[in-house]
Amino acid sequence: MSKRTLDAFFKPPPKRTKPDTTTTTTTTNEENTPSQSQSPDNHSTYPHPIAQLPTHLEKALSECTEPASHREGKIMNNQPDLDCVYYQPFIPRRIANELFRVLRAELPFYRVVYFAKRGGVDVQIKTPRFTTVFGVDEGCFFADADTTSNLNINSDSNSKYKTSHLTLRKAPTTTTNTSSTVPKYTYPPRPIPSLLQSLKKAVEYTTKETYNFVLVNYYATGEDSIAFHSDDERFLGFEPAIASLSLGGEREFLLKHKPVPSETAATGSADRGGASAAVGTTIKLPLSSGDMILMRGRTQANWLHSIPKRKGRGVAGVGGRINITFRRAVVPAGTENYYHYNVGTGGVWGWDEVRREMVERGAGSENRKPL
Ligand SMILES: O=C(O)CCC(=O)C(=O)O
Ligand SMILES: [Fe+2]
Repeated sequence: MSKRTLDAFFKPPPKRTKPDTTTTTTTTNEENTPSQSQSPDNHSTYPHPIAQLPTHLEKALSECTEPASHREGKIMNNQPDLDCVYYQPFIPRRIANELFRVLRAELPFYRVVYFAKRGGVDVQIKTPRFTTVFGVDEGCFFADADTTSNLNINSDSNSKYKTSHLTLRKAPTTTTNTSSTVPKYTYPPRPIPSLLQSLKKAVEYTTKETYNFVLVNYYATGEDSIAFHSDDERFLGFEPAIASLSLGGEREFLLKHKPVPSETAATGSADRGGASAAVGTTIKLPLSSGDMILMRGRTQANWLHSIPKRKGRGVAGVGGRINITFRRAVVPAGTENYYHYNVGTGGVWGWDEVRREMVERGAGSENRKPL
């Protein structure tokens, strides 16, 4: 797999004579049998082709959308403003570990550096983990370039169409703005590759939500982390639901209530007074491969979460941890934000199976053109 991936960086992709509109999810091939439906996705916004999911993983994930294998998560709402569902696991561990290895080998990752104002001064921030993102806000959708004229569907949730032929279209709008022009995005949005489509469907089925963004973090070692933050971004709308899946090595996930303004706490208001009691409580969840946590309702507005650095053994033994969050952005500001902070303008990184580490493989945005 690594050879194909490395070659794919430097060679043009194989030419396909005819658009292939066969489904990639309902195949009856033997496990890992190479087939036409397993040719990689090669969209112009990808820095390199992204392989399809091996057939047996595709099958395992599609089984997650069958009522018989429906999983009930544990509801966590025993603290003020907390509303989470913890699926332990959501995907069977063996499948989750295989998925981890495939995603680590196939996805393009970035080590984003950006500037932020701290105390009125521009400070350079180096994101302490690898990131990548796919998707577009609900103002647009990706449609098959050859067959869209009479289609009006959001192909984001329909993996029937090969991603390589997808073009960005303005979503039909119910407002007075009937313009069919796609907004001018600083970073061209990337369609969610087939590799992640059946996973997205499984998560949507279980959480009863729909998502248009897939954000991926790769914590290569125990030094990689994410600081306490909340994802209550305005572009996600009111009380967003965010599903967060863990693959690979176990890492501790911390949740703590945001500080409550002291005067509200002092008046002892029934609502905020309860919240002040939660301040200081830190919830620790040992997230293992295949576990998923759905954060919803008032959680993002009131709680912070983090993956702290892990000292000592770290996660080197299992080659790191992948986290995938599924989100729904409602306006272009969400698209701008997610690509700025998860792709940026730096080089592309990928997993080197021989060296067994991440290596920088190519230039970033300025060369982000079709191969
Ligand atoms: O890695 C995790 O579990 C959390 C990731 C996260 O909070 C985020 O990407 O916003
Ligand atoms: Fe987060």
